[in-house]
Amino acid sequence: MSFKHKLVSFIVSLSLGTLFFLFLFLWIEKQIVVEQEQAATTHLALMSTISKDIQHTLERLDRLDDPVCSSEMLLHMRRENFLSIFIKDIGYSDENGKLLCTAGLGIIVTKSMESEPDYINNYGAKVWVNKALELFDRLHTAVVIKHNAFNVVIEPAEINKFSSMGFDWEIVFNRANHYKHVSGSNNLYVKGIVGRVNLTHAYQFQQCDPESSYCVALSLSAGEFYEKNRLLIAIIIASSFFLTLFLYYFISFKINGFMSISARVKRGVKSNKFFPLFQPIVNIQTGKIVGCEVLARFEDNEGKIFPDEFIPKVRELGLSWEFTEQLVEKSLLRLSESGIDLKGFKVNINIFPSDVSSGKVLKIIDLPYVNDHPIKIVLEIVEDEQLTGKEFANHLEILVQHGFLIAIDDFGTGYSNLNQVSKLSCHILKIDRSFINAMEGGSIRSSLIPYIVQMANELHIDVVAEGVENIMQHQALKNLGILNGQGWLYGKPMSADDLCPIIKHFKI
Ligand SMILES: Nc1nc2c(ncn2[C@@H]2O[C@H](COP(=O)(O)O[C@H]3[C@@H](O)[C@H](n4cnc5c(=O)[nH]c(N)nc54)O[C@@H]3COP(=O)(O)O)[C@@H](O)[C@H]2O)c(=O)[nH]1
Repeated sequence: MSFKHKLVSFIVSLSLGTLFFLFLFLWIEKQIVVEQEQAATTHLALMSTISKDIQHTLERLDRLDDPVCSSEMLLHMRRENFLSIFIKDIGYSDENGKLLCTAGLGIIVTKSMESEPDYINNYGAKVWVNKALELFDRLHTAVVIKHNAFNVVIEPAEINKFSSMGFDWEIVFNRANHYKHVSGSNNLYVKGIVGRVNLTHAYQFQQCDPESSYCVALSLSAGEFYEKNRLLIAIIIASSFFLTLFLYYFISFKINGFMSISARVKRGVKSNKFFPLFQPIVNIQTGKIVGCEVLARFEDNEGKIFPDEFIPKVRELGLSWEFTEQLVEKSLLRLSESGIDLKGFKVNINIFPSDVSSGKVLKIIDLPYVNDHPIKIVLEIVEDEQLTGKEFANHLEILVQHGFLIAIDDFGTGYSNLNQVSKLSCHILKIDRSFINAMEGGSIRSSLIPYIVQMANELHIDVVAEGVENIMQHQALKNLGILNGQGWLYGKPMSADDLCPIIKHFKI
C-alpha cells in the first residue's frame, strides 16, 4: 500500500477513534449533569415541601386566639409540632422578641433578645439559618423561621441532604435577585445562571424553585470527576485505541482491496475503460502495411496496468468476453471514424481460447461495424490445450464461414504442433518472437523457422513473424520468404490517429 493510502487510513481511523472517545467522554459528562440535575430537582422539591409545611403551620398558629402561652395555646403548638415531620419545636415570643414559651419546654424565662434574621422569606417570615438555641442543658444550632409571634425550629440536616452525594453544594435564597447564602459552600452559586455552568475547573449545575425561591448549585471539580470515573475513562481510552487500530487495519484492507489490480481491472471492464492501440503488420517483401494488431491498454487514477498483468486478471474474473467485445467495438469505431479506405486491411483481434470453447466468441458476428466494414477481421488465438477440443474447432468453423480469418498466436510456445493446427480452420501462423529473438545467436530454436515456414506453405497458411526489432532480423526473414512481420522495427503499438496516416501512405 502506498504512503498516501497509509496516511489516509491513519487519518480516517484516528479521526473516527477520536470521535468515538469524545462521544463517550461527553456521555460520561452528561451523566454527571443528569445526576446533578436529578439531585437538584429532588432536593428543591423537598425544600418546597418543607417551606409549605412551615408556612401552613405558622399560618394556622397565627390564627389562634388562645391566651398567651396558656395551656390551650401550648396544646395547639404541641399538636402542630407532632403533626409536622420537619418541625422540631415551636416557640412563641412577645413583641420584643423575647421567647415566652415553646412546645417542647412549655413556659420559659429567658433574657435572650431577637437578633437580626439572615433573610426574610417569600411570605415575610424571618429566617435564621444557624441560630444557636439553648435546649435543655446544651447549645444547639438550628434553622429558625419566625412569622409574627410564632417561630418554628428545623434541624439543619433536613436541608443539607447533599452532603452525602459527593458534590460540593450551596443552597441560596433568592428574592428579587438578592441572593442570601443558606447552607453549603459559600459563594459556590454563580448568580443568574440556571442549568449547566460553564466552568473550566468544575462540572456545575444550578437550579431554582420559583415557589420557595430557593436555588441550589451542585459542583464536582475536574479532579473529582476524573477520580470518580477513573475506571470508565481508562476503559474508553483503551477501547478508542483498539478501535483506531482496528479501523486502521480495516480501512487499509479495504483500500488494498479497492486498489488491487483485480478490483481495478474489474472496474475498468465494467466502466468500459480499456482502450485499443494498434501495431502495424507489414508485408516483409514489399514493406507495405497489410494490417494491424489490436492491443489493449488500461490507465486509471492509480496509473497504468500492463497487459501482462491485466490479461490474466480478466481471465480470472471471468470477464474475457465483455473485455474483448469492448475492444472490438472501440477499435472498429476508431478505424471507421478515420474515413480512409480500409478495403482488405486486416485487423487482428486477440481472443481468449475459453471464449472460443464456450461459444461466446460467436457473438462477434453480430457486433456493430463487424459486418458493414470493408476490413478483414483476424481472430488471434494463443496456443492452448483447448485448441484440440471438438467444440473449439466447430466454433472456429462457424466464424470462418462468416468471413473471419483465424490466426494461431505465439506459435511455438504452447501445446500445439503444425499437425494439430492443420486440423483447425486456420489461416495464419504467428511465429512467437522468442524464435525471432534467437535468430541473431543462430540458436537451435531459430533454426526451426525455415521448417515452420515450409510446412505452413504446404498447408497454405500465411506466416507472420512476431517481434521483429531490427533490420538484420527483417533481412533474414525476408530471405526465408516469410510474407508478413510485426515488431518494433515496423512500428510500436500506437493510437488510431497515428496509425491512419501510415495506412494511407503504405497500404498495398
Ligand atoms: N486477449 C487479449 N490479449 C491481449 C490484448 N492486448 C494485449 N494482449 C496480450 O497481452 C500480452 C502483452 O501484450 P503487449 O504488452 O501489448 O505486448 C504486445 C506488443 O507490444 C509486444 N511486441 C510487439 N512487437 C514487439 C517487439 O518487436 N519486441 C518486443 N519485445 N515486444 C513486442 O508483443 C505483444 C503482442 O504479442 P502477441 O499478442 O503475441 O502478438 C500479449 O500476449 C498480448 O497478446 C487483448 O486485447 N486481448
